Amino acid sequence: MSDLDERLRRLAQKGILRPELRVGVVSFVKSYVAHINLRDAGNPSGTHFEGGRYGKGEVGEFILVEGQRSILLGRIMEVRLPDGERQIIGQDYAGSNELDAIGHIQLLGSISMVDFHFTAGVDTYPRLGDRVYAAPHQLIALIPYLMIRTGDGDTPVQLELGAVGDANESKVSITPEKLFGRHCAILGATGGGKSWTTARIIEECIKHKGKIILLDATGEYGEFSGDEVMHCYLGMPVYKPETSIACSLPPTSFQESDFMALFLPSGKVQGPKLREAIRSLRLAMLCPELAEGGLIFKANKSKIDINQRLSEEAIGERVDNPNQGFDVTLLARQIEQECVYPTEFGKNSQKWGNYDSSSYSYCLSLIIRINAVISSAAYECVFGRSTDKAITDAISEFLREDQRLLCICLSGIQHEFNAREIIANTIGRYLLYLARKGDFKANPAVVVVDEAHHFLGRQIGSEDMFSRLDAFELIAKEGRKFGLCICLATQRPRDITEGVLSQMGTLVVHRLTNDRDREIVERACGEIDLSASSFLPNLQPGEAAIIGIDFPFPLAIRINKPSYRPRSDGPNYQKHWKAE
Ligand SMILES: Nc1ncnc2c1ncn2[C@@H]1O[C@H](COP(=O)(O)OP(=O)(O)OP(=O)(O)O)[C@@H](O)[C@H]1O
Repeated sequence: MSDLDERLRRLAQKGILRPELRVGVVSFVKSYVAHINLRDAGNPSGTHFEGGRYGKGEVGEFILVEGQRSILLGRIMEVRLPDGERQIIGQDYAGSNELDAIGHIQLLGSISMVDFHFTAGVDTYPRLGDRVYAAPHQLIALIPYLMIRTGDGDTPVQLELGAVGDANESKVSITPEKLFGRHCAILGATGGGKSWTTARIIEECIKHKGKIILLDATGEYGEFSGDEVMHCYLGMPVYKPETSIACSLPPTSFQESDFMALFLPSGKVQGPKLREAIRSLRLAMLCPELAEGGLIFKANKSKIDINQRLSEEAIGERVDNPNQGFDVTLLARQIEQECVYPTEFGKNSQKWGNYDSSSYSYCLSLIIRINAVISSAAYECVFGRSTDKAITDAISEFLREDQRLLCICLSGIQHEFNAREIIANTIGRYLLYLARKGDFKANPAVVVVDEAHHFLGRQIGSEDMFSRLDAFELIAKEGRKFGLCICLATQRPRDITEGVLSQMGTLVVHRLTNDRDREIVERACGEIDLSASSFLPNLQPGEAAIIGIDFPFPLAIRINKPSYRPRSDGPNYQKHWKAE
């Protein structure tokens, strides 16, 4: 018998409607709300029962209504006195069990009286006078399991994330299908506990032999260690684990749109010249006999041989293929060669004309930028003459081997020229390519993107020429059917497009204080959870509400501390600023 079945058996033995937890009776019923006359709301405090605290009439508390055919689960959303009796509570009020308090409850789902199977929605409505009890924490903790339990003895893989209350028996476990099946977002204001939660989730996945690829934007997750963990880094991180492998990103992983985002051509001349130069360099690579030193010289040269090779299907198609590689280090010099008149004016249309100095002067700023980008420290791991392992090879090796966590540290990549965003997007696109190829079908993986607001929904460039960094959005849209799911962690949900957030089946929401962030979360969750968002500003660090299509109600839990703590602590002023 699994641990969960054993907990359920013990709970069934005691019963879930406990006389000690009675809170009142139903006095009003409407389609999805009911009112209860609360027995103990006037008492000065709640009670402790079997290791857990119960408010017995407090906002946020889960309750059970003993219905006719099943037991209904609800949540107290409001507690108040009828207007005429408000005055009873004065400055010297010391509590009274005579108080006629009314609790408004939102009905969330039904629990079968036979096997405790939980279904979202109400099967039969309560009647006036039905008795109402506080729901035992042990029961609330088991709700995700009660929704999927088949009763055939099979123990599903469950990730133990945290607990509902303090009692040992209120541990909450969630299947990977529910958590990642339709992607997952970990949200919360800074200091809310996102990094710790991410670490806890990763730890649980490793325990159950899941495959996780973590894009670590800030180098927080270096503490993960062991045989199942592979660390690698790009750039020059300040801190890196000893075993971490230096990697490079081959420029062949870049597509034409990446080069547009990198070099930001502007105006009406630079974009076409850049495209033409890229085509020429591809041709030079495919047909080296047409090139000199890797360059295609055009000024006053014949077009015949070049046009002939381009008319060959195999060459023409590859020259226009955005994934076709070329020698990017020659790009600035090739642009110079593109600055020619299109024909030998008035004479021969089969030859290019002379150098066009005005085009060249329009392209000068582009050429300067290309040289600056290619020689910049930020792109050292891409364009530098490095012998480091290609990150694409590291990913493929990780997928082949038995390792469970690939942590790719991006913190060493500088921010200039949007390097971090463009490089992360290229890695995302490579993962999507592997997914479309079917590499994750029998080996489902989750890509965890920390500080996701840097990488999603970004658009780089000017109005005439821009490039969207959309690899992770595409994974969110189509990765699921290929076995690749995404788990985002961000403190700025408002910076992630609504389209992407609405793709997230499960949200793990920590304290959210910003109104706009909360609105975004409300919109992404659907109507049933609107009322729940009012609880979000009050969550403590390490507490999170799990909201989503597979969860009938936002389950607020205290996330367990991970064994490998992220390096996310703020400065210790007390230690370092103490006067001598
Ligand atoms: N599950 C938890 N149990 C106990 N304490 C926690 C838990 N999660 C977070 N904390 C506390 O909250 C602090 C901040 O957590 P964390 O670094 O995960 O926040 P964050 O949301 O990632 O912040 P930031 O966005 O600034 O990186 C931790 O240092 C820890 O003290």
